[in-house]
Amino acid sequence: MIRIDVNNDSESIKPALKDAELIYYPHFFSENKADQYFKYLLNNVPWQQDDIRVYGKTFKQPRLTSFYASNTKVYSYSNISMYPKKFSGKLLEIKKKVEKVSNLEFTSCLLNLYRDGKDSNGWHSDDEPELGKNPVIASVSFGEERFFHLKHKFEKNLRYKILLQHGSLLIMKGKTQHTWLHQIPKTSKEIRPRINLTFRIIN
Ligand SMILES: O=C(O)CCC(=O)C(=O)O
Ligand SMILES: [Fe+2]
Repeated sequence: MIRIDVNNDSESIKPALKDAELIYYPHFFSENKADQYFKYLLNNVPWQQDDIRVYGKTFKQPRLTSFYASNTKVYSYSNISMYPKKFSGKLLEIKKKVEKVSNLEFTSCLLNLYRDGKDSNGWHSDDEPELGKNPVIASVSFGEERFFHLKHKFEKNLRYKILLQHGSLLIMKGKTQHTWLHQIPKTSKEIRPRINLTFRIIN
């Protein structure tokens, strides 16, 4: 008998990476739910494009973002301070499902909208002081698939990449943010938009 599971939310892959702990759930949301969430978030989130300062020069951030939280804690990175909006509706629904599988309560969510292949997210770690030691980051993807690259901070030959699929969840924990960098590179392919949600705990 052939059985096709479109919503096997517990199927997971744990890549064996030195000094990192990753768990990838390729079909965390069913195709149908993922389609609904993608459309909803694209049209209802107040997306903004911030300026970032790199080496004294100002650039437009190469993607749109938005920030939500259950507390009032501001999130600061790359000279940007983001003031939270309250979780509600479908975003709260997504948060609850992510919390159930990770056994954690997230306070905050940074949302990214990559409008096309020219939008990107440069090499960084999510290691801001307000995230604390060994932070857990739960990253949900909807829309176009994009490659997520990782490279070790100290052992330059250690690299890894995952194609983050529509409706997937990637959990990063343990020492990952202290020992690895990650990025979403640009692509020259003609592609549709992608939305990514990174749930975090900010106290
Ligand atoms: O878009 C992604 O998958 C990664 C987003 C990310 O690294 C971040 O927002 O810190
Ligand atoms: Fe990140």
